[in-house]
Amino acid sequence: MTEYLMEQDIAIELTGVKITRRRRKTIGPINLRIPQGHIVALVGPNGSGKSTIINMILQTISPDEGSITWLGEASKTALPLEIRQQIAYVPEHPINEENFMTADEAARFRSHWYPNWDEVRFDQLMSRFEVSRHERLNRLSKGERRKFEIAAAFAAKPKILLLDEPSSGLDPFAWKDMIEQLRSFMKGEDVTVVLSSHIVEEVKRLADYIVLVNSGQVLGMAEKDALFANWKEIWVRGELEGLDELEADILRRDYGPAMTKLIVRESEALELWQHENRIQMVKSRSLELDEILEIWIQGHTPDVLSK
Ligand SMILES: Nc1ncnc2c1ncn2[C@@H]1O[C@H](COP(=O)(O)OP(=O)(O)OP(=O)(O)O)[C@@H](O)[C@H]1O
Repeated sequence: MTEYLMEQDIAIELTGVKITRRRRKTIGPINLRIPQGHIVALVGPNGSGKSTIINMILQTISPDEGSITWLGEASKTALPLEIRQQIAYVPEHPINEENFMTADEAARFRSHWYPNWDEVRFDQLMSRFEVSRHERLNRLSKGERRKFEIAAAFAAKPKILLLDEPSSGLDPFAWKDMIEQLRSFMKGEDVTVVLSSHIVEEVKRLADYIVLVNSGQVLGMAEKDALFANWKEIWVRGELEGLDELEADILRRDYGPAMTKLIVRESEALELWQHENRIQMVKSRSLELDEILEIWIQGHTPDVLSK
């Protein structure tokens, strides 16, 4: 069942956004409506276009075609300053311009830029993450630099938070802490988070919506719980009469000597088939996110996309 998002609930909208470069992959045309106040995870293979989408939202890469609307404001040219000041960004690779600043100096610099800068929050997070504030940023370890970027992004109190592979370089403890911090940060603020990630567990724990990006295209966005409920794997015993009538809902079938394993789309027809043919279901399980994404990339579109 399609979920229709209301116009006023859209934080960022990309319409027909496309970028074409010689000898590089074409990204788009992309149509995507990112709902306000939620965490939206961009997932997909390497080089599929996740970072490019984030950079186009930030306008560090300008699309050749299409338009972007942020918090209801559209601009044909540059990102309006008052909107840019509402966006915080944790890049995949740290920005070199700040390399020779200490964390404190970089924070002071950013505090001039962001009108809602929260110094107390910055202090608390830097202490919690145990990152030196007096060391030059290029002398910090990869994980420490990441922690600084996350602390500074949260301290900016943005309306839109863009996180490009936020856990890259974090140890498992820091990763867990980052997830907790992001969750508690979301509670008090009206913030929309767009993150790209390859970490299945991170997407599972954090995302409200999942956007699948593949080969420069957005294949769709689905509410996470609805996506997980869309397909399942079942093991059945019996004659399997009438199975062919369910063809459209069966993604895979593996016949074994005693049982058949099916990957099926949840549907009333499936329940009816089981009931009418007295099919004995031996076990069933939800699919893991990586299995769902694999099926989706193969062309089996979930019927729970958001529009
Ligand atoms: N500024 C740019 N202009 C045009 N194409 C670009 C630009 N930057 C990257 N690309 C191309 O876009 C494609 C997608 O790259 P991108 O970094 O967005 O992928 P990704 O999904 O974030 O990958 P990964 O998961 O490996 O980080 C690549 O083929 C790359 O060459």
